[in-house]
Amino acid sequence: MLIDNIKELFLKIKKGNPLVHHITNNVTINDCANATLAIGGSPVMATSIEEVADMVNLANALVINFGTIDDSTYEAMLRAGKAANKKGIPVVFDPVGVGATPFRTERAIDFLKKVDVSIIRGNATEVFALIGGKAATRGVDAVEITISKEELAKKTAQQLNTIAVISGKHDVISNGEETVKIGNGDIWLTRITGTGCMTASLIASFAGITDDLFSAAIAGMSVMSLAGERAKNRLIDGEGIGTYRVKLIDEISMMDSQIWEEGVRFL
Ligand SMILES: Nc1ncnc2c1ncn2[C@@H]1O[C@H](COP(=O)(O)OP(=O)(O)O)[C@@H](O)[C@H]1O
Ligand SMILES: Cc1ncsc1CCOP(=O)(O)O
Ligand SMILES: [Mg+2]
Repeated sequence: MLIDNIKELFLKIKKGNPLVHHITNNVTINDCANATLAIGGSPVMATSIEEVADMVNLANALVINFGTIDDSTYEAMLRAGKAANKKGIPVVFDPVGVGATPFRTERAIDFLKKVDVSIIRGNATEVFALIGGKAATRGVDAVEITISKEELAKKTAQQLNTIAVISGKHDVISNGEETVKIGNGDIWLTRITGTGCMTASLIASFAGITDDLFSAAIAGMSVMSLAGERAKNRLIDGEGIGTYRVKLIDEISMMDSQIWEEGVRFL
């Protein structure tokens, strides 16, 4: 059932070409736009407080990414998030670097109080910080935390009334009742910047064409990890992380329901 629901999304996204509005960081913004196009979505990056509500009203999903947040982008994020809630489109939140500084952590908790977030995608440290966990964070990268990713995903989904997607060696997705663990991925996915951010874009692209947000979250997360595995297998001697990044987006653009079904591994 779940596999069939996800397989359907690959066709729906190509037909639907969802408009995915991003308010995101200036490090991986271009990769996120290209990952959205690669999976079949249509990206628009708009951050000005004067226009975000109007842009949300044209969109099928909204991505909020805390990567290089400052107070003016935060005000725009709040306005966009409330407009998305009013319109009834999914909000996908990537709490980049939350836990690293009080500035980010306080605004993430404030954001979650004011905006109904459909899906949260982060690494374990970031999500742990969202529910009040304390871990010695390293900027935007994950470090070890004191509970399992499965427990964390379920607890986050229940506590924040959302779908929690926690990336790592094995990605975990929970809606608070069901929890799914993905076996795919490659350590090279952590050697380039933006694979987490791009995952949020993939999730939002799928969420923009279905009400089944749990399937959309699993689809977006597993596409990134499977594409990361396939890109690594295509590297030849002398090719490094620069080529890997290109091959990763190639693999996302070639992903279809058959490649996904044959390659995805649920644990
Ligand atoms: N130790 C690991 N081994 C293999 N794949 C990993 C590992 N850690 C993360 N990944 C993969 O890297 C991608 C980005 O995840 P992650 O690094 O956790 O997010 P972020 O970039 O937001 O910190 C995901 O597809 C995830 O599956
Ligand atoms: C390095 C960095 N600094 C602020 S945003 C950003 C990119 C983070 O991307 P990801 O979380 O996908 O690794
Ligand atoms: Mg990240």
